[in-house]
Amino acid sequence: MKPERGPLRVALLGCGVVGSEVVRLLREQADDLAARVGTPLELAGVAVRRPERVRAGVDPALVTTDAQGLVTRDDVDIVVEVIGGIEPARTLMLEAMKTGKSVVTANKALLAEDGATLFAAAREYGADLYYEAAVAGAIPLLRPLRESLVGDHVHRVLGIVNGTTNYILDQMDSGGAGFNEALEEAQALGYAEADPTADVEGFDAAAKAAILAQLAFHTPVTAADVHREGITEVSAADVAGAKGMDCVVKLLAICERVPSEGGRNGRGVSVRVYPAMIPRTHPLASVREAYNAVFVEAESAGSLMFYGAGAGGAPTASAVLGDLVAVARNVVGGTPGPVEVTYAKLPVLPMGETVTRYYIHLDVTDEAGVLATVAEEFARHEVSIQAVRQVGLGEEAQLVVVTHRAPDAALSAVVEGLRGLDSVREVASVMRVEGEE
Ligand SMILES: NC(=O)C1=CN([C@@H]2O[C@H](COP(=O)(O)OP(=O)(O)OC[C@H]3O[C@@H](n4cnc5c(N)ncnc54)[C@H](OP(=O)(O)O)[C@@H]3O)[C@@H](O)[C@H]2O)C=CC1
Ligand SMILES: N[C@@H](CC=O)C(=O)O
Repeated sequence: MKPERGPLRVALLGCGVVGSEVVRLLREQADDLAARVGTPLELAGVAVRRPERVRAGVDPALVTTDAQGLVTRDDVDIVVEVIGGIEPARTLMLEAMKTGKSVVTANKALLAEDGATLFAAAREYGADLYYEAAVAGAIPLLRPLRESLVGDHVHRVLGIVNGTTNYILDQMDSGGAGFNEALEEAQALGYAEADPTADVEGFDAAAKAAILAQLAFHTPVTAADVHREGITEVSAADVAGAKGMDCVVKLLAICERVPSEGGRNGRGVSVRVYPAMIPRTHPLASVREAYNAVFVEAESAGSLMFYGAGAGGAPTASAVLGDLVAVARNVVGGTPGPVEVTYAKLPVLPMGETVTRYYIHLDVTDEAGVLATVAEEFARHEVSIQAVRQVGLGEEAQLVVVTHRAPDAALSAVVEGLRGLDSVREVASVMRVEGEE
């Protein structure tokens, strides 16, 4: 008979929105977790910045500001990092792995910036590094990509991966709160990052897109490789324009293989984050509030959709606990899980080469020949127009143009050209359009 092992000791780094929910779940589900792991999970310490704060359900004797001391303690088996940011999180995780501990983290910013260093350490020290909570909150998405779909050939991952911006855009669309008010609500609900610029400027979604692309295509992708546009430039007029087209504006993360002639792996990958119009009939259009949804399109599996709570303390803690149990089982079994291998070295293609569609809203002079002048600008850059519509007359004259698919460089050259035309008073709105033509 195997000797019974003692409890597994868990060091928690950070006890904010996510960390406090991890503590609650560890306490409330202690017996079930022990049964699932085969031994109890016990909190060894909780590292924070402000130890004087009262934290519900946390034994004050466990609280410390010495995170470094905590992760290197001999009586710690697993480290859960929910501090966020690059440092000291990176050093702490590396120290933990160096001293034989496995790590669970929700830190997408760090994984997308310097995941390679962390994965190398995990390999070198035989430690687990699990991070399901880093992308799309509660939704099991990384494990399906890493394990269930590892035998398939993924073509595309596309979806809404930032709860805060979806919440704001949803409010703008439904005529509820304005941008700032909706952002404040998202912060109060625990969806936003410590610095919400990461959300509204698309950094958070770009980090998640990098992580998704790396897993889906087995190729190194960092946040710096991702074309990123946030939602701060999305105006009420853009949202109204989308409504006029029976569309809705969503911040999308898109990771796709770009096909090559005959090559199976493709010419490279395109990884991008930007606000785009999608038809209201598209499944992503019905993703409201801080929910996330991601489509994965794979050769044999076809199209899979993952949907659920993408942010917030409890949903994210659920994903952390899932990883914690998985890692704990590996510790009990004495074998670490698989570590990411990025064997394919596919280039990340520049945005200019990516094929997209544009919606362009122009204020124009209402006179004969305007349409022809505008159309000529599209033709000059070999961009084909799918639909054009005039709204308003005289001073109010406007043209709404939707293009067919074309390289992004050509589309943005068209916009530049339009800005220079005498008959175009203003380029009032430009937005990419996703979904079927
Ligand atoms: N909130 C969400 O919905 C989601 C968050 N995440 C990720 O989870 C992580 C944590 O996010 P969240 O809980 O929202 O963040 P919070 O800002 O709410 O919590 C951060 C915690 O880290 C502690 N901390 C900060 N700096 C240090 C330091 N130098 N040493 C020790 N402790 C420190 C803080 O201490 P103190 O309490 O004393 O200030 C706080 O307890 C981030 O990586 C985030 O991106 C992932 C998915 C969803
Ligand atoms: N700030 C993030 C939190 C989850 O990752 C978001 O809003 O999605």
